[in-house]
Amino acid sequence: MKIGIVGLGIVGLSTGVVLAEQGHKVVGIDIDENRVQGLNCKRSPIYDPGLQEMIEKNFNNLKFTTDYSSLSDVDVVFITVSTPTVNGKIYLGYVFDAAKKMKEYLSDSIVVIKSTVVPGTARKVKDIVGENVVVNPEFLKEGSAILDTKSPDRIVIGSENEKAGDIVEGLWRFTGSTILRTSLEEAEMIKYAANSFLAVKISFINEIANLCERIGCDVNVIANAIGMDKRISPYFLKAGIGWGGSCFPKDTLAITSFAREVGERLRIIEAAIEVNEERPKRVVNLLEGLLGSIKDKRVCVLGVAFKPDTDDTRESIALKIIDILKSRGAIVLAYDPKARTNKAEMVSKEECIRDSDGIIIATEWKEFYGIEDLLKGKYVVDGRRILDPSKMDRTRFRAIGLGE
Ligand SMILES: NC(=O)c1ccc[n+]([C@@H]2O[C@H](COP(=O)([O-])OP(=O)(O)OC[C@H]3O[C@@H](n4cnc5c(N)ncnc54)[C@H](O)[C@@H]3O)[C@@H](O)[C@H]2O)c1
Ligand SMILES: O=c1ccn([C@@H]2O[C@H](COP(=O)(O)OP(=O)(O)O[C@H]3O[C@H](CO)[C@@H](O)[C@H](O)[C@H]3O)[C@@H](O)[C@H]2O)c(=O)[nH]1
Repeated sequence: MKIGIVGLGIVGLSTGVVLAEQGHKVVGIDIDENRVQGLNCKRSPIYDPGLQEMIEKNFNNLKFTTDYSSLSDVDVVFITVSTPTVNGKIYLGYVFDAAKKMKEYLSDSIVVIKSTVVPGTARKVKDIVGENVVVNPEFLKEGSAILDTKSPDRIVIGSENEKAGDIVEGLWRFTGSTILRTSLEEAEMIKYAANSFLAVKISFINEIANLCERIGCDVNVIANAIGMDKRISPYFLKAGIGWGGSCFPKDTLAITSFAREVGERLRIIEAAIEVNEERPKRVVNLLEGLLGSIKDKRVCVLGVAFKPDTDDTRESIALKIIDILKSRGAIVLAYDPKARTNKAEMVSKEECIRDSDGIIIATEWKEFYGIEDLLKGKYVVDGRRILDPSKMDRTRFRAIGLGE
């Protein structure tokens, strides 16, 4: 089949390269000329494991352009543009813009909304492009985008036009994953319910971690035990500095404000957001508990990406920690194997540790495991619970959810 992808972020690229590997001819469109130029030189604009290799391997089936007229003979076009939250509400301008721009080139093509959109959006897209609209939300995680695209836990296809839904189902059958057919609104809602539930789960364990710090318990012991109950499951129960990234923060805000607009409050999700907003301050307070005032002290932040195996810093809690450290007068150094920020002086891992009084581990990159020896003599806050407390000087060490 001939496939169009509009919006070449991690979602568009992962969808594109995986379908190209299945033998489809894929044309990717973005409004960002630099991105398109780089991709035409086989350069991935994003770091995620295996993405660069997939672009190179399937290049014969891939074409990248800024020109919407390349969609004139596609069978299926995926909308994978950004859907940011602006002033607490979803901004759908990119989705509608893409729909309007593609409209004149589509013949009988199916338009698949893969971007995360609030319920009712597909119906508005239908008003622009016609009846053949399908909602196929994406559940990939950054850091394992290609693997997740090839083998998702489930696939959701929301459609009113059964034939269009069948064609999209056919595209994903190779994954062997369970395919669920739903209405347009249910497909839109499933995505928000999934992300919100995961965010709530993390905020829940983070609050338990707060209590553990007061009463001398280790939250990891608690999480391990409750996670053995199949009804709870061990996943997304890792206490830490809070949830960041390009999805949980914006999607929880989008769905809570959408709910208010239609006359409902999602109080549990609102509470999870509130708990999450307190996390970075708590982490800095732990460091001040060790160092006293951090004014004019040098602090090293290890990890600025919102999670390991990505160079993405969108809504990274590490950056919020850096802002708070600076607002309290600290001089901030940072190191990350892949991600960059101009909020702090980026230095090598060794310099970052050597030249600082206090250290905060903000991202659980593999290379930060087992560095206890390197941290000797420093004041350390482990925001990700990757260090072995028994190897640390307990007068100079604090960790999330680890009671003294
Ligand atoms: N990042 C994730 O892990 C993830 C996972 C699942 C779902 N999602 C959802 O998928 C969507 C895309 O996310 P992303 O992180 O890949 O986005 P992104 O912001 O990284 O990339 C989107 C791309 O779309 C381009 N774009 C914007 N308007 C355009 C237009 N009118 N025409 C063509 N290109 C346009 C931008 O230039 C950009 O390159 C969002 O709705 C997001 O919520 C993201
Ligand atoms: O036990 C955990 C798990 C995650 N996190 C944090 O939660 C955030 C999000 O992590 P993760 O979900 O692994 O990454 P994302 O790439 O943001 O993926 C989420 O957001 C995507 C975009 O919607 C969805 O497609 C995915 O299913 C959903 O997991 C990160 O800051 C993590 O550090 C924790 O603190 N504790």
